[in-house]
Amino acid sequence: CSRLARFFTSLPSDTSMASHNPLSVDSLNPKVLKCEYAVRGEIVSLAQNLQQDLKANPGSHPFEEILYCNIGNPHSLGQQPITFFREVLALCDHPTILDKSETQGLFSADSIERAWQILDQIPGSATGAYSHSQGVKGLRDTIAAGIEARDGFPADPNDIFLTDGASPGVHMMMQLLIRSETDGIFCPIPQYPLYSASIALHGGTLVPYYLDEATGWGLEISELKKQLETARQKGIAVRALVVINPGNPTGQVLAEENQREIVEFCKKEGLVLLADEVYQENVYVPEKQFHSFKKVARSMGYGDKDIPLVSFQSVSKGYYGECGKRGGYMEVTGFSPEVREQIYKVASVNLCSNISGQILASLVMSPPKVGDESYESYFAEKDGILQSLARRAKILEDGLNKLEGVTCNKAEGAMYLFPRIRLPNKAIKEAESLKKAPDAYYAARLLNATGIVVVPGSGFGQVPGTWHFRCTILPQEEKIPAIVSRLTEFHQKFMDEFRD
Ligand SMILES: Cc1ncc(COP(=O)(O)O)c(CN[C@@H]2CONC2=O)c1O
Repeated sequence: CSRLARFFTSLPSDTSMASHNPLSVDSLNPKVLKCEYAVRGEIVSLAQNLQQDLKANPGSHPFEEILYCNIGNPHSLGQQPITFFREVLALCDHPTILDKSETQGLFSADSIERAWQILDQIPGSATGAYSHSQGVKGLRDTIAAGIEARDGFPADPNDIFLTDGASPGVHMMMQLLIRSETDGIFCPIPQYPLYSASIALHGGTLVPYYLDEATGWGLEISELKKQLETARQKGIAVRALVVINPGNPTGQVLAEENQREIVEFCKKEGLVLLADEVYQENVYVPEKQFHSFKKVARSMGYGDKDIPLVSFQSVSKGYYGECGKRGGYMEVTGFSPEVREQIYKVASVNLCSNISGQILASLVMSPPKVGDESYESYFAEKDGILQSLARRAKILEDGLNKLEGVTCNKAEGAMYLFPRIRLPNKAIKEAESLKKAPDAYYAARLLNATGIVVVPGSGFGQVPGTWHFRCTILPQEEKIPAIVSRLTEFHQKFMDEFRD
């Protein structure tokens, strides 16, 4: 490889090289150049450099390790998978194990039974084969039954599209809905930047509706009406409304009454309701419960033909946190057969989602029930994870609220805290002199001082003139106190340096 390296270094490194290589950045699709995704942005790249530096030069920084609090990636931070789910996946992926006598001693009886059930649903019992473009029918039957059990309203397996995580489902819907930049998609601000990125990639316009931090990130219908009017006056055709419940990065769980108002608003204004419900199992406060928008719409008397609604679910969150398995689905209801056909066509271009993700999505929507052999251990794992997440959220929230100039709404759900930081003018001016957003400057200083990686609020959108950052609640529980103390010490010094 040294000869190869010499070859590349010997090449002319000036414009003559460019003449042989037409692909310069500014010749790329401008929609790609416009797209941003802060969850894995500049701060994370800096963190990765520091991590390499620490490895090469131990002791070179005032911390021993990088603590990635930028991404909702539970298993990368030590969370264990759910045993029953993994047993079933293992057996489905290597069915010959099922024929061995020793298997009975290694796997629970109900995971063996579930694996046989699933393999019988997969054509040829082959997890290595393409499936139907919406996903294995039998798995969609199971998911539909799980949705019905959750909501108390019917679900049709043919409305379900299994996807490689929720992200591809969101991209698919943006691809279908956005015709040009005069097409707008209503998004909450702050929002999870998959939405702003996908809208940019598909050449549409993000129409903001600001969540109200003062009321715990409440969603006011008056704000929706105002923003819709403003967009329409600019000639924007608003096509859909995105709602993320529980919220990312804001962590609020919508009140059912608020959800009814949103359904009513979409019905009245003819908007497709895109309900991102990937955190539906992540609710930490007793006073809130998750209600799917499907359930809310049906309970208002809106049937299948009354309101176009797409509900997204994922195996990446909840208590399962199986981000890398890339599983999830979108439940597509309320579209005409002709439109439904177009959605299927787009899904069929990718042939199908991965089968392990499909199996896992069916398990998430139909976990062990009371009386099943695995139920006790399954429930203990699930409850242990969710209780710990709730404790971590509270400890971090309390720690953040003790910091000078910081206020932080509680994480009612999801996996994040999104504190507001009131930065001194001197710090804001320093950031501007470095051509950085003030919260990005703060996040970079925090990283360099403590090794803690957070995402600047500017990566999610925020009321102009306010600054935030997003921190996950995912580091293992025993590490949370150290994170709070490191953060506190840094913040104190930062404020001492810049206090007006
Ligand atoms: C609200 C929301 N929707 C969809 C997704 C996409 O998930 P999958 O494609 O994995 O199903 C995420 C992932 N959460 C990102 C990833 O980690 N941190 C985040 O904010 C999310 O937070």
